[in-house]
Amino acid sequence: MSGVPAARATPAGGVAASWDRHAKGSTQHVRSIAGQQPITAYLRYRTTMQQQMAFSSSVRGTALPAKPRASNGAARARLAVRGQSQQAPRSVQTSGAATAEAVTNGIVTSPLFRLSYDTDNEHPDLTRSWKKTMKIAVTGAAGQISNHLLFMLASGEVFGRDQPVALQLLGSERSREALEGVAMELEDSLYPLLREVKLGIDAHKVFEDADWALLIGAKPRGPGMERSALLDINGQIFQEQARALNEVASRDCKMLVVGNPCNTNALIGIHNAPDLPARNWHALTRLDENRAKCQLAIKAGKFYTSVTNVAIWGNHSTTQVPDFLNAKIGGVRVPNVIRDQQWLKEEFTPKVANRGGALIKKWGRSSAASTAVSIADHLRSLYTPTAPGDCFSTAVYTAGNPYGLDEDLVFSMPCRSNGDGNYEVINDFVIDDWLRDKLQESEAELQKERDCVGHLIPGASKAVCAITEDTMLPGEN
Ligand SMILES: NC(=O)C1=CN([C@@H]2O[C@H](COP(=O)(O)OP(=O)(O)OC[C@H]3O[C@@H](n4cnc5c(N)ncnc54)[C@H](OP(=O)(O)O)[C@@H]3O)[C@@H](O)[C@H]2O)C=CC1
Ligand SMILES: O=C([O-])CC(=O)C(=O)O
Repeated sequence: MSGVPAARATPAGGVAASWDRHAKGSTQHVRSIAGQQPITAYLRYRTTMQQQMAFSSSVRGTALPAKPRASNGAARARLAVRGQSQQAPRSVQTSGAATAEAVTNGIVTSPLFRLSYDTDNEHPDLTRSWKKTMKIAVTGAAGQISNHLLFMLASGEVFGRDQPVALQLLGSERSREALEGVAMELEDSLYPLLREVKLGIDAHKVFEDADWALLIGAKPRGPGMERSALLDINGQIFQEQARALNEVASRDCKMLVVGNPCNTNALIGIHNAPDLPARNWHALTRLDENRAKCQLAIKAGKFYTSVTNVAIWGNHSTTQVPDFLNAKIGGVRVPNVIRDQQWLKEEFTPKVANRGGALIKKWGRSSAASTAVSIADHLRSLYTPTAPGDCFSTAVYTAGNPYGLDEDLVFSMPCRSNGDGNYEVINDFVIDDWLRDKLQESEAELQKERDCVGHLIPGASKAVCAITEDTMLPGEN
């Protein structure tokens, strides 16, 4: 691991300096409002939108039509912050970029939105206990999942009420307008902990100094598409983004891959970011864990909080293995509570593995709110000491794994954390013959996926794609 600190000091009086490098010719503070009165639990103030408008006008010639986006995440997360200490009025400094910074090799770089709160100087009582600002890069920021997640991140409910955050949002030509809309909603949500928002379409700019990269943006598979085609298309996205992270992110940046196929995308990331620790890469399987807990709780007639130690093993696909053998309900192993092996093996297991598909059939699109919640759960698990006898699931690099798995995969395993943002793989889970066979199936699937993306992994042999079965995503059965 390298020596660059995970979070850098936010200069007192705002964070303008860090953005001025990008917003050439547009660094004036266009408005500063102080002394507004708080109304009930909220701060009430007004701020300008002109910096956001500049975003689209600067690139109007190339912008594609905005994508529609969902909009129910903001309100829910906003409620969560009401209990927070927001009594002090604050100053707001905004600075908008009037023009696109550069067009290089056909890529328009547009860092343009900046919102910085001058609370450090004016309200030291509010900010004294705050930690250093955490820089969080999010891709697919104008998509469904992000629409829920960003507001949770800004509210403090994920990283804590003493953890200010800067959001660095990556969009594309497709999503320029939508991303501006996201930024407007963030601004309108009055989150004291949200210190800065940056929008851009160049990963090298957006990922700069990031402490976390939440890699959500990826193409979903469409009708008639071959699995190998999706691996290739999305694999290329993750190859490029990993290279950018390798160059500009914090040297201890942690990455969570959500975009599917997330395990193999994370593997591509690991191999294309050689200067970042491989163990810092995660692929999201927490949604599967939450789904498994829900089903076990329903079957046992218990509240979900009594369901613990639930591991998801393997790929975020229909070969995943929700582990009922080691799971507990009320501290008792599940097979001793739910005495129905047939249900556990033939109903519970496929139900969890196919939950995404069942939801798509009902809702017409893939899980978004519950995915955002599971991302929040994933992150919280890394910053909270894991209770003795419990675990959380995350797909991580298998080098040195205690279960004899292929050492060059991203495979979901039971983990624990001491709350410092890192994790260790728990090494004493019981593996019986049934579970071992299931693990091997998922391992074999991931090996085939790896073979398909050989061309995206430096030093690997040429891609040979032998995937024939259609088992990739829980949303696509
Ligand atoms: N691991 C898990 O548990 C789960 C994973 N997922 C996965 O998360 C990803 C995002 O889901 P969701 O937010 O619902 O999706 P959306 O379609 O709402 O948003 C996806 C975003 O990905 C970006 N993107 C990047 N490249 C492409 C491309 N080639 N084609 C289309 N979009 C692209 C787009 O943003 P822009 O134009 O700004 O680049 C788009 O807004 C998907 O891959 C989905 O399968 C979903 C649920 C659970
Ligand atoms: O299948 C999808 O596209 C969405 C997904 O990963 C899930 O819901 O688990």
